[in-house]
Amino acid sequence: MSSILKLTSVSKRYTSSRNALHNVSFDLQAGKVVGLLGSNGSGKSTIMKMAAGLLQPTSGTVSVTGIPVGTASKAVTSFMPDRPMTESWMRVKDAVLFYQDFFSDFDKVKATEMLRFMNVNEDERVGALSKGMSERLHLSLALSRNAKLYLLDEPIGGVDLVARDKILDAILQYYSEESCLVVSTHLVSDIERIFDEVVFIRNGSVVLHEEVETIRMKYGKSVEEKFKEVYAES
Ligand SMILES: Nc1ncnc2c1ncn2[C@@H]1O[C@H](COP(=O)(O)OP(=O)(O)OP(=O)(O)O)[C@@H](O)[C@H]1O
Repeated sequence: MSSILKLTSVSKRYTSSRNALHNVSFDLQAGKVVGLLGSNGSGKSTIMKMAAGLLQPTSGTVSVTGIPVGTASKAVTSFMPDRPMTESWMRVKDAVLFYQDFFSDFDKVKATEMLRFMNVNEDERVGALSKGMSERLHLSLALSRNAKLYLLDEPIGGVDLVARDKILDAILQYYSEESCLVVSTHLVSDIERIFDEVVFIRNGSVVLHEEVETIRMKYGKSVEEKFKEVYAES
């Protein structure tokens, strides 16, 4: 198996005196869909932004496909941030062309297919999309790159319950086994079925990193049950 995202003794301190991350280490492999789970403020977005090269660790190292995060790693990392990088005046089809111009690994055919699957109309204005539809668009754009590392930060917070299943199906269908897909969320029960492994973050530290199958076999629990148990301890 090849390492895709590796954090070694990573700490992050913003301006305040408290560390947002303390000594975080984990190694995520190709072929895995990984849940980065934690309550509000636990440090999930900080990890995602560091992996995407948008934030520097205060100490420790972050590498993607074995290379330190930088220009080369950004070329193989597809990040779906909580704030979109499209403009509200664009139509959906303009947003697709924008991504195609911006990213050399963008697959327009895949994007068109995925938007159709997601019921997103290509003639709609981006600014007129509901929160859930906007998430479907940005997820489709992020997954249509042929990247090694996909980082989806809270991808389905605005999507209604029925649509969630459809979107999770799309993630599984369009995800490639040569890559690693990291999804940060606190909606554990809704998303856990797509995870191969999970990393629990609490107060900036990793408190559990296990295969989902191991959690089921070793503890006899679902990810949500284990999550509630771990977080009840704090
Ligand atoms: N730009 C910033 N400046 C100062 N502190 C920050 C900044 N961004 C995050 N923090 C702090 O770092 C800690 C971790 O925040 P982070 O956004 O990574 O958590 P999160 O797990 O993604 O939370 P949520 O689920 O609410 O999005 C929090 O205490 C937060 O207040």
